[in-house]
Amino acid sequence: MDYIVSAPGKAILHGEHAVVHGKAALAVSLNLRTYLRLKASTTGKVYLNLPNIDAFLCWDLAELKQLTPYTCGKKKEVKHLDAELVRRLREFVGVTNENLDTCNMATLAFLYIYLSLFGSEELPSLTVSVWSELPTGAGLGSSAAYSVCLAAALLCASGAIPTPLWDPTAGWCQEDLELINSWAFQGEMIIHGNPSGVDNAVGTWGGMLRFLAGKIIPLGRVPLLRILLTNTKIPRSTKVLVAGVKDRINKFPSIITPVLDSVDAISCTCEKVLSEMTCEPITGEHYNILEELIDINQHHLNVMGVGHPALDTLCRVTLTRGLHSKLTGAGGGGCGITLLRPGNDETLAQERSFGVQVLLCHRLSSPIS
Ligand SMILES: Nc1ncnc2c1ncn2[C@@H]1O[C@H](COP(=O)(O)OP(=O)(O)OP(=O)(O)O)[C@@H](O)[C@H]1O
Ligand SMILES: C[C@@](O)(CCO)CC(=O)[O-]
Ligand SMILES: [Mg+2]
Repeated sequence: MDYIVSAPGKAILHGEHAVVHGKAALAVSLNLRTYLRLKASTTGKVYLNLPNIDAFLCWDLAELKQLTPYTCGKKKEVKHLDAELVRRLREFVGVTNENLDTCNMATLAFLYIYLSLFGSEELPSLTVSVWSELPTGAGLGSSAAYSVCLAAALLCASGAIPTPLWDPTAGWCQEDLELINSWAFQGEMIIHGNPSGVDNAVGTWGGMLRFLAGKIIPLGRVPLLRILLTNTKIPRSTKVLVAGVKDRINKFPSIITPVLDSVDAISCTCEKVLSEMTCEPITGEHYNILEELIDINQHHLNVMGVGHPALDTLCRVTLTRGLHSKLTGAGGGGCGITLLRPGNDETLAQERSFGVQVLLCHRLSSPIS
């Protein structure tokens, strides 16, 4: 057994944070991917190599076996975390509530899925290596792409879904993808605390989609949009930011709830404009509306408390060129998106004050493979 799986990152156009509270989000997959190689061995050990975060871990099967009595080797779709297994793993890895260490979170997610899927059987010796083109913790769904790869590779290893090598052209059926998505959601719950599921849905299915209250609606027809991605390189944690928004809602429910409703309306209006752009000639007015929606949403995200001075700078600098930007993903730093108009000079993207990469939304990257 030796195979590679990969999953794309994502950019959220509208709806981050509001989607955690049951509102709509629009998200698109990126042509930046995370890759996982899984190799079976006979070493009596499990190796986890995570070069992006400089973590190289190894456990004896005997010590991992001691963590399993409460697990039952479920290979079906799952909705909730096994609290007892999480407690044991946190103790084993040495994680406290305040400890949001990158390596600990990645380790917990791996061990949780591995032990849940193999807990009732002989634990297999494996070497799992994960590497990514995505920046870690920058709003582009690195945790979801990581979780989707773990879920797909370990479900294959457990025999719950077919191994891609058996028929590389076939891909997985809808039922297999739903299983992968549900286990990736478990990984996200460990890394994020309270994820909506939008990021792992994009990592699993790819393309552009609307996500609403756990429902995934693929958007088949979308216009060509050029989006500039800028990484502020300000580190932040999605878990902390999501918890901060919840605190603010609890503190000022009558003030923040209408903001979430407004973000929901922004996602719906944006989807309507995008759909109009596919069936009528694209005009400057379409772009005017998309830009205004970006500005309004960025203000809302600041009101939710997930802005950052570096993101303000991005908005200000791009506006001097007549371009409109907002944060993407959890905010608090990380990446911003800037909508480019068809006439914008390509060299804009090369300027130091601007971003790192131009992406074409309609060149949708493929799903988990
Ligand atoms: N390539 C990777 N190798 C190991 N761990 C990773 C990798 N990519 C992501 N992770 C895990 O995901 C965590 C980052 O997740 P986080 O949700 O905070 O950011 P993100 O997913 O990049 O952004 P967002 O959730 O806003 O889209 C890291 O701390 C690490 O635990
Ligand atoms: C901030 C958030 O809305 C998006 C993170 O990419 C969190 C989530 O939906 O799980
Ligand atoms: Mg994440």
